[in-house]
Amino acid sequence: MSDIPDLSVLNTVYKIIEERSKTQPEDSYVCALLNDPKGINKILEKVGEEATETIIAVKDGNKEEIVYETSDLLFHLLVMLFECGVTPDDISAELARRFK
Ligand SMILES: N=c1c2ncn([C@@H]3O[C@H](COP(=O)(O)OP(=O)(O)OP(=O)(O)O)[C@@H](O)[C@H]3O)c2ncn1[C@@H]1O[C@H](COP(=O)(O)O)[C@@H](O)[C@H]1O
Repeated sequence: MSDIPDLSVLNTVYKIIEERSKTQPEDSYVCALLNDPKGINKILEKVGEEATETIIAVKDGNKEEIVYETSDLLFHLLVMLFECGVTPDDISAELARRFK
């Protein structure tokens, strides 16, 4: 397998995050995270919370909750990556590099 996996939805959300950081709309949750006085620690807190909620959903065996919480987790990971200057393409390239 040599094709890069399809992460187009993640790319689209990442682009929206990028756009919000430029336009800074007042009601933007992304901007609230990016501008939080705790800086990267606020985003990392959210990643930790969403990871825990995902684990609980898996333990409960509730598929709907697993989908919901994993989506929350992936979204917050994208905000974290944006703050670090890492793109979804960087991640897909790394995952593709690991194909055996
Ligand atoms: N995918 C998401 C997304 N997933 C989850 N969330 C928000 O993440 C938060 C989840 O955290 P919690 O459940 O802990 O809720 P909370 O108590 O309000 O959060 P905190 O106050 O503790 O930070 C909720 O406020 C959700 O609305 C998201 N907010 C935004 N997006 C994407 O980001 C784009 C830009 O959003 P805005 O910046 O709000 O315009 C949107 O178009 C979406 O594509």
